[in-house]
Amino acid sequence: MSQDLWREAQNYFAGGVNSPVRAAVRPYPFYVKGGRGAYLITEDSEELIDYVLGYGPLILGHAHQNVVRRVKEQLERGWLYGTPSRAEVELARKIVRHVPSAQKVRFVNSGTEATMTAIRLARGFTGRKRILKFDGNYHGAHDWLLVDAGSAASEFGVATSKGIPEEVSNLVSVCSYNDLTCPEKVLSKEDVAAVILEPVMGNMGVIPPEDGFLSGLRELTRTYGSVLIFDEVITGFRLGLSGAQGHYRVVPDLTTLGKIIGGGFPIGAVCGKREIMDQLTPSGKVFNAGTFNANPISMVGGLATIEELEKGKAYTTSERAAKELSEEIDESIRIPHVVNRVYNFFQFFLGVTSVSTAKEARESRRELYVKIHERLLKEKVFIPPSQFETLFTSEAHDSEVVSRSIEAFKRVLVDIN
Ligand SMILES: Cc1ncc(COP(=O)(O)O)c(C=O)c1O
Ligand SMILES: N[C@H](C=O)CCC(=O)O
Repeated sequence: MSQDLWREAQNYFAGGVNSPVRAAVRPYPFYVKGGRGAYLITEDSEELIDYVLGYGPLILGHAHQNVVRRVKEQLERGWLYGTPSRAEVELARKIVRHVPSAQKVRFVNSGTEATMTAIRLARGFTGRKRILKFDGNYHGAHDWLLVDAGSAASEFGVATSKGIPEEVSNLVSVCSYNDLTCPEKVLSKEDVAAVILEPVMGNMGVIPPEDGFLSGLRELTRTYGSVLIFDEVITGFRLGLSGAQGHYRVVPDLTTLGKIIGGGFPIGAVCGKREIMDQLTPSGKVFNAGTFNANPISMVGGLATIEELEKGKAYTTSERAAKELSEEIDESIRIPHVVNRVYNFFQFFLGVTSVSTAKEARESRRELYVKIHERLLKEKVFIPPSQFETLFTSEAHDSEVVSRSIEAFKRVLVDIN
């Protein structure tokens, strides 16, 4: 039973978990023994409709049969060679074909490693130290970017983490999202190696870029000689095959990917302009290495997933699901609120009527969001436990799943005030 496992977990893990957001599920996290399509099956044998989807990677839903088959076939042939394998070339070919900025690729094992490597590359390429990021953007758990970070860092009140030397965090300038005045000021005054951002914010709830924001940053970084990095760990292959850069038609110098490109197996990637990527070892002097880089299981899981995505159905179904559900939520909430949706992911904010910055997201009535999360769990619907995460949909969120979810939301939202 979940409760027993949770009690025992306190003995082994800080706060009982291995990634903090999981501890935000109240009264205690449910433990999962399986997943199928749009559903999670808990240790207490409950079936929950899942709008978390592993925090984004599972755009085909749980245990998609083609991904299972391909990964099983790979397992039979072994899963770690310490040499290159065909699958890494095939997955890189897909990324280069679909992602406008990708001329070369380096596979790593998480989004965290991807952004860490991208920052090192930008510094190595430009010979500069300073980084500009945006309040509430989350780029993983490494030292360079844990300043005013979103996601669990904001949820647990450590947007700027302890344990990071001031000498490191002082090299980071932070601007408010959707504002071009601050980046212009910083870039004109300082030598900035890289401007990094989520082209759609997905770690303070969902916050879309306003018209002209991404293209404005593209122009500014060109003018001042800084590397523009789009962190597409969430948006890559979610906003269509070409990600946010294809959707908004703004091409950065470097892109970080993760989540979907591994089909739910651990992965990260940096890709981008040839002359920057070639700075990486062994062709250049910017070091990166990894025992598990381009491991065959993640490569094959990613390949099978992208092949499914190329058929188009996952995008049509997931977008329809997100649209229908978010519109019903919008109609059912009776107090001031706003629903921010981009394509197939969204979040709702209560007590505020517009959210275009992290500050506005923080001003929303988070206690009400938590209440809704808890009540939905009783209705067998799992949405993120934190206001600062995102509801994702998948190919498995068909009209029956969406109708059941809408009914559950209506029952819960009727007396939220
Ligand atoms: C935009 C973004 N960048 C980077 C990361 C870090 O990825 P990972 O958790 O795979 O290290 C995440 C999520 O965690 C993310 O949402
Ligand atoms: N918001 C994070 C990634 O996108 C959630 C994943 C985690 O912190 O465990």
